[in-house]
Amino acid sequence: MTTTYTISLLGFGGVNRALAELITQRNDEWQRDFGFRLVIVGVSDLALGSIIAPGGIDARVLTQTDFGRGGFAALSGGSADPRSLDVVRDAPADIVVEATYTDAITGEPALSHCRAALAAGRHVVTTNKGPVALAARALTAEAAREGLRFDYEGSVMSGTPVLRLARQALAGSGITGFKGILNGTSNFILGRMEAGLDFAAALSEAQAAGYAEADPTADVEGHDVRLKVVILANELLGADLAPSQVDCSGITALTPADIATVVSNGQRWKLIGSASRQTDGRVEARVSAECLPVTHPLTGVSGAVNAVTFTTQMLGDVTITGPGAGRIETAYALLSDIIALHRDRTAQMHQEAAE
Ligand SMILES: NC(=O)C1=CN([C@@H]2O[C@H](COP(=O)(O)OP(=O)(O)OC[C@H]3O[C@@H](n4cnc5c(N)ncnc54)[C@H](OP(=O)(O)O)[C@@H]3O)[C@@H](O)[C@H]2O)C=CC1
Ligand SMILES: N[C@@H](CCO)C(=O)O
Repeated sequence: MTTTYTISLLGFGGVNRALAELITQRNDEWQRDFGFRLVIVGVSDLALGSIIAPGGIDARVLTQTDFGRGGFAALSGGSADPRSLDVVRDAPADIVVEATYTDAITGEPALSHCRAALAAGRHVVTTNKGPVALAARALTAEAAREGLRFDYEGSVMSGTPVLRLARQALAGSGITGFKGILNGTSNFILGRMEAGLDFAAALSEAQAAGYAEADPTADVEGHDVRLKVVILANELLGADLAPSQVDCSGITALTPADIATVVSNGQRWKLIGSASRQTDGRVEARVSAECLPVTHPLTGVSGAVNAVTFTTQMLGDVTITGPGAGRIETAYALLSDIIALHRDRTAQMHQEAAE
């Protein structure tokens, strides 16, 4: 039996465009391996406009046409206006895929998109760190009340399954803290500066590769890592941290000379996010650049790769490493959330049939 999930894409930048590309290439494979296909019925983008198409939009047209500003108006059901909340409410999607800009202060517009989607009876999958860091618990509860899912694997370490590893495979291991490299852009920049590039040239390369935020200040000043530390600490350590409670500094104060000096001593600068539960029960978290010795397990993590080491009571340290950014890598995170949703729904249907 094949299930068709209709989806609306909010934001049509690097990540959601990559998901649309995967749909053009892999729907048959997903049908064969998992028993579902994805059909896009709504899209909203600030520059391109919006489309509401209950009968489905050809993902090839979306990914292969060079739409200019307002260009979606040329398509059936299209408009030059982004009308994102109309797309959420009126496009008949089972799942809303939120991949607009991350706003670390208000979480908007993504927070409103997620709330409107859940209120309209739609599951939400997102890579947007804003609503997750600011309101994951509330949104998850809201989804559960409606029998829906709110999933966000891509909000930390892109498609590398860090949240599922910690929640599922490490369940019961007694996680007491974590420490890791959680921003692909800054790790990439530090590596390129070690190779002799200046900061601006290294940042341009990270932007061209699709790693950086729309405003890369978030990457290089540590704000992006701060959101990820909050997401992990709240979810895995039972904390209730707001981003403003986490001390944070980035890599912009490091000069090429600072970087060259430590490399000549066999060390490397890394932007590190960490949190740990204290003996009095409080969770302390911070983000800062640290100079690590060559023997440290995080020192060899290069490029846009991220890694996080969980400290556990049963296993000691457990480290997961993998892509921390990238368009396809992050679209994969959305796919992994949809696969989880599908498996959950299929298991529920079998249980209902057995009762
Ligand atoms: N790229 C990556 O490696 C990763 C990204 N993420 C997160 O995923 C999200 C998407 O990332 P990415 O695709 O790279 O980002 P982009 O900047 O490439 O795309 C974001 C898109 O959202 C659109 N947009 C912004 N506001 C609205 C709105 N109100 N209504 C409709 N569309 C809107 C933008 O429109 P326009 O450009 O036309 O103005 C843009 O096309 C971000 O939150 C990011 O932090 C998470 C993990 C990894
Ligand atoms: N800009 C982010 C994307 C992944 O969240 C990074 O470079 O890590």
